[in-house]
Amino acid sequence: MNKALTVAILGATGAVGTQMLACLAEQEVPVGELRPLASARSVGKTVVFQGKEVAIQEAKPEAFDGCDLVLGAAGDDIARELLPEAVRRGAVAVDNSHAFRMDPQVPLVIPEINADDLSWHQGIVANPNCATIIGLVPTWPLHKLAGVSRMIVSTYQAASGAGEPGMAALEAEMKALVGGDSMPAPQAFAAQLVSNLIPQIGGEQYAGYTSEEMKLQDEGRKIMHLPELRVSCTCVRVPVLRSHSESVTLEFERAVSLEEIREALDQAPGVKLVDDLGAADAHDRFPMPIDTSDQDLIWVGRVRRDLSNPDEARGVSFWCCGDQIRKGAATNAVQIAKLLCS
Ligand SMILES: NC(=O)C1=CN([C@@H]2O[C@H](COP(=O)(O)OP(=O)(O)OC[C@H]3O[C@@H](n4cnc5c(N)ncnc54)[C@H](OP(=O)(O)O)[C@@H]3O)[C@@H](O)[C@H]2O)C=CC1
Ligand SMILES: N[C@@H](CC(=O)OP(=O)(O)O)C(=O)O
Repeated sequence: MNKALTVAILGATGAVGTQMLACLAEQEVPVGELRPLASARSVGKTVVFQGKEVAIQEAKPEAFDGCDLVLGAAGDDIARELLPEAVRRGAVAVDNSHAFRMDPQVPLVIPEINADDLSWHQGIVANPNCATIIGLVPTWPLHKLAGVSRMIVSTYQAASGAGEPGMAALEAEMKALVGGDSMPAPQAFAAQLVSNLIPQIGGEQYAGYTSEEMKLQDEGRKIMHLPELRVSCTCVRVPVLRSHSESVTLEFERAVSLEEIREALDQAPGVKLVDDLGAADAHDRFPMPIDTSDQDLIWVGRVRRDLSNPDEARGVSFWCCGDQIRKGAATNAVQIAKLLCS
């Protein structure tokens, strides 16, 4: 990638958009001109990119004139309204919202799994749901090893999964708790999050499952090209500021040893195997969100047999953690952008 690109970030002031600024620099995308776009509320503010302040512009169709690449980091409605306008003006768009993910004309891509799907894009590529990316990056090498037929997953999702408002809500509640002040009324979440867990992310979508829970099935089937994959997922919001965690149980088509599983995880791109339950210095010997925040790998540990599987050799359980603003959103999107623009 040699040509200097004109790059717009739609939603440049939010949790994902701000991270994209850092990821563009870290992944050495040759940005000639950066256009940070946000709502009219943000006009007059600036973002800092490569040490320089850049003025935020209002997101409207003309803002995409002359753009090569648009990184979408706003909500579904804004993405639906504006990204087709960007593509009409000649840009390619990588979008983080849910708007286009299940559109059969739009590839849904985790580069470690299905980069080949980029070959059929028509201007827009979708970035998957954050919990889906974090669960699938370590599942994919095990699928290649023994064929995954069933996934049972529980997620432990950080407050910042709900963007800047989610992070601000948890910080305000932590401050009130420590200061002995009255709790602010819940705004970003259905209930107080500090000292609590909330087993509801998204609205009810299907048979008692929430929309967030169904994403792992629907998006996972599309990304891994496994239309029959059986998935049951429970998503829980936890009082952690950043980095999602997941408990994953897989059932395989073929028997496979724990050694082979560990070897496959150890070699897998995007994965760091951190698995020593008995270590004297337990810290960092199993993945924890405090250690996986602000870095790009999915850490995997607690690898063990699924004792509930009647054929033990066809089952495994593991625990994984990853930064959902980075690999679950901005890092993955910039990786896709680099492949598209190379
Ligand atoms: N947070 C996360 O962990 C993840 C988020 N995502 C997805 O990424 C997207 C962004 O999420 P996140 O960063 O968390 O959200 P935030 O709430 O932190 O940021 C939202 C962004 O959208 C902008 N925006 C709001 N209204 C408009 C508008 N009318 N026109 C243009 N821009 C507007 C905001 O600008 P302003 O400041 O001006 O209001 C802000 O830049 C969402 O689709 C989300 O589902 C995906 C994976 C993980
Ligand atoms: N909903 C996720 C983050 C997210 O924005 O996902 P999606 O892009 O699929 O709406 C969370 O709250 O942790």
